[in-house]
Amino acid sequence: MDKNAIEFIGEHHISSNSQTPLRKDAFDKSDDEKIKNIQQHFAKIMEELGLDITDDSLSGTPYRVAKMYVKELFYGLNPIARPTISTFSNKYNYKKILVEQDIEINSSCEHHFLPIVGKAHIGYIPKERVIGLSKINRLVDYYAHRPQVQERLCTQILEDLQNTLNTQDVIVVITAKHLCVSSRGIKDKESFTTSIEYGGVFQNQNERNEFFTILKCPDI
Ligand SMILES: Nc1nc2c(ncn2[C@@H]2O[C@H](COP(=O)(O)OP(=O)(O)OP(=O)(O)O)[C@@H](O)[C@H]2O)c(=O)[nH]1
Ligand SMILES: [Zn+2]
Repeated sequence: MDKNAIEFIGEHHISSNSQTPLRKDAFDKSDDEKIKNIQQHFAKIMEELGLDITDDSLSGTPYRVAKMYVKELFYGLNPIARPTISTFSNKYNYKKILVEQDIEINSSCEHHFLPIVGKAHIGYIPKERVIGLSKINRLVDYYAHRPQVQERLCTQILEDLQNTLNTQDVIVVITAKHLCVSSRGIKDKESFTTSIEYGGVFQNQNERNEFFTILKCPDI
């Protein structure tokens, strides 16, 4: 087993309570093996649905879906894919809130394997290190590309940033639409879901309000 994978199973960036439930043998197979196996399973699902997978439009679908799962939608299950987060010394002594907002969320609901689409807004107050801005977006993208529930996605992003930046003073808000709510089941196209996690100074209403004012969402 890959050494990064061992680290991931007890992932030090996030607490054990917040980790995505994984099998012990999650990383025993290569991506190519996973794609080959998922391709076979997905062909069976299509056949079970009554589709003729020898049709030239359908014949490539099992492979396409398998590759999409392993390399795209769920790439964030692979510990090697966690972005390298560059941080820099806070030499300018910036000690106020920094907000990265409207970060795109493209995730998948772990209950139905349907899309979760929305935005993440993140604020933090630097201590001795500041983070390269794009790395916040990359970290969100990484945790989003797993089968998820919105609450756990929020917590995973929060805890990783807290550990990486060595401060509890981080706040994460996610607003998202779940296609499992809008396109099937209850088929409610209007509702959306907001989750919020924070630590440190953001436990104070004043600091949270400053963050919400910057987001121009003072009513949250
Ligand atoms: N808390 C939480 N629930 C979610 C999330 N994504 C989907 N769900 C819910 O997970 C639940 C699964 O409930 P079940 O009753 O087992 O599944 P279901 O019969 O397909 O439910 P319906 O969607 O009501 O038809 C549904 O209520 C979903 O709306 C999420 O990110 N967080
Ligand atoms: Zn769902």
